[in-house]
Amino acid sequence: MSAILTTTRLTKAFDGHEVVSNVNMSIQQGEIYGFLGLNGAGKTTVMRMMMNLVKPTEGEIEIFGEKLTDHSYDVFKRMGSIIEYPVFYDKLTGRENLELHCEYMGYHNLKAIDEALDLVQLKVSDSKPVREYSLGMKQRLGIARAITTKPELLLLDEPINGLDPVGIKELRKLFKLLSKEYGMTLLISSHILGEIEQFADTIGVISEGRLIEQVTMEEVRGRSSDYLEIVTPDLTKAVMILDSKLGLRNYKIIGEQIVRIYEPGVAASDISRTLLMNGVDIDSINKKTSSLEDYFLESIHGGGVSA
Ligand SMILES: Nc1ncnc2c1ncn2[C@@H]1O[C@H](COP(=O)(O)OP(=O)(O)OP(=O)(O)O)[C@@H](O)[C@H]1O
Repeated sequence: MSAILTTTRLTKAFDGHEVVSNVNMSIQQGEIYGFLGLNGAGKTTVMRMMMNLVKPTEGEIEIFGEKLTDHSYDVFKRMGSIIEYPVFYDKLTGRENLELHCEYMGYHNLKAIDEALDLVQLKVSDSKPVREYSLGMKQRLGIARAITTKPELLLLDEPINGLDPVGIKELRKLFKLLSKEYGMTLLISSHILGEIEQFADTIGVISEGRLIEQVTMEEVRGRSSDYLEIVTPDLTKAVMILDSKLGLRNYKIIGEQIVRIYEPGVAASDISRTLLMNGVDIDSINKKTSSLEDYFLESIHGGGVSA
């Protein structure tokens, strides 16, 4: 695989305040890149810079091997996007909206419009104006518009926002289809970790304008590990006992009542017995596997903070 999009030290400041700082991203051809960050982390600003809607204060963006400039028309022709909510002529039908878009793009291929509508499961012959569409239908029409011109790279900013579970499931299927069957590269932003992990090949985590992680899902899965989680009102004493009586060193304290033990081969029964014998109350002790959520929270908070 080779990189289709890279950013180098990408930075954006508004009124002297940096909202994107030194971002180095690398998106590989054919993958689904999940761009994860809390609200206000800087996702939209990065994606707007990639579409040349906002100028970087510093740094560079390279797409399809070309440095992005105001004159990168050929690059933009090969891209599709929905940045924030898609806007339509709401008195026109979905198909009429797509026809206008293609005309504007100089892309004369009516068959491609029908194909795109079909792909997102909107009826080609629907005479309903867009103003009567549900949010999910509008979102799908936005994607149809973004893919009619058969882009190689598709940027979707929070496409699952506000959708119901059925709508989310359909979009998830569509993302995979576009990537696996049509060979498109997708950059999809979201603040919902549980969603991103279901379709992304690589995840980039942005926090306060900084890309703090870029990792393949394969690596994340490889790093996941089993641990024992003890919830106790006597955390300080529990940790002292684990240390002195059981010689355990590989643990992490989470908040005020939780300690996680990562040592392999240590039995929960031995631990609870030792703690109880030494007068430590235990609310619960459970075997768990670290999830992407733990990983994400650790990336953002530098560890030690529970959700
Ligand atoms: N045009 C602008 N002028 C001033 N500040 C801006 C502008 N655009 C974005 N910001 C600020 O930049 C920060 C990042 O915003 P951005 O929209 O990129 O975040 P986000 O991760 O996409 O969050 P959300 O999902 O809430 O849109 C925010 O603090 C926002 O207020």
